[in-house]
Amino acid sequence: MIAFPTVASFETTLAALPQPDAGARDAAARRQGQLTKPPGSLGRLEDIAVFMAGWQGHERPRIARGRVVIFAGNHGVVARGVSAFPAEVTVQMVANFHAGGAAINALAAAAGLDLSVVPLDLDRPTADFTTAPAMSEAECLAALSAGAAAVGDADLLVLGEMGIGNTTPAAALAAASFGGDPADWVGPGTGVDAQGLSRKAAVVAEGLALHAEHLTSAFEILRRLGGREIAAMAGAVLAARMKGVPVVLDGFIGTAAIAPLALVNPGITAHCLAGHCSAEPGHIRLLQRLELDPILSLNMRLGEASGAAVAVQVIRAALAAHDGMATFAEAGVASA
Ligand SMILES: Cc1cc2ncn([C@H]3O[C@H](COP(=O)(O)O)[C@@H](O)[C@H]3O)c2cc1C
Ligand SMILES: O=C(O)c1cccnc1
Repeated sequence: MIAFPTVASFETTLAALPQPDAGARDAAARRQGQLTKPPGSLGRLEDIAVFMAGWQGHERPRIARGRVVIFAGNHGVVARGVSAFPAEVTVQMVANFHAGGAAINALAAAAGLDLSVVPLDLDRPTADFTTAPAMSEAECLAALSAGAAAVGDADLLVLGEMGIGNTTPAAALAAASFGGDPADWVGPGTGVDAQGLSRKAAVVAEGLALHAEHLTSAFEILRRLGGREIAAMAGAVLAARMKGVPVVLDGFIGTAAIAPLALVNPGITAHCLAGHCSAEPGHIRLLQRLELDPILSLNMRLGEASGAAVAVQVIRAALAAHDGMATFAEAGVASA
């Protein structure tokens, strides 16, 4: 099982990322060229099928064990009035996920995905990052390892989060990784008003100022400004890469989780698909910085892996065409 017992183990893993199976990828690309359609006519669906082939290591990739994992964490910075909702909603939503009543329950079922929920010390919020590092080294490593452990035997991993207040640490991670004005990275999240929005920008600026000297490594950025569910998503993305499991990222928070990793090794996004572009204004900016092209843009702004789960239906369509279509030779259709 992949785990991150030390900071060095995290950094070594991030520095030497495995690459896709070029043989399977090239075979899938050749197959696309032989199917009964003008070359390229299935557009992005063709790219998605070839991407999946490379990472799964099969000319005809499939989704037999697609899994949504939702990591949940609580944030000390909520005390600064950065969310429209109270912190207790995090644990209440975890109960709702278990009971089957959340949006992701319905959307995961519609996409044929299993769902698991990993609550991370919900009764111990991270420290308010405007006064101290959000997590100790040990706490951040434990969260990274919890993320890695959740990958299991999935053949497609869909990452989600639940954590009231977490659009604020996500904005801080984006600003620490890519620079720019905090005001460009914060957004309404669950629906804060204009005052709340300027409070969020000020809180992010305070956090960046407090930790400025230490924001020099992916681990320190995650540890000081992130949160447990955010570090867990980063650990899951890394572990999925080690196992050759393709990942579907969800919204602003899930994308922000890998921003510090991309700063150190931009190749981290190679096994990731951006499921959608959320309505949170910083998300499009993050996707552009990471050179990720979202599959969908549906004006969703929920999190929980909801947009990523909808995108899995497009990925399934891509694989169905790739696997099910006849070649020109099989169908007796004249090729160009
Ligand atoms: C009922 C409810 C369900 C949610 N599911 C995801 N989020 C989303 O909203 C939170 C982030 O927004 P902010 O930073 O403004 O708190 C995260 O929990 C995210 O997953 C939810 C929020 C609520 C209220
Ligand atoms: O983009 C997201 O995932 C998002 C946006 C707002 C609130 N929660 C999540």
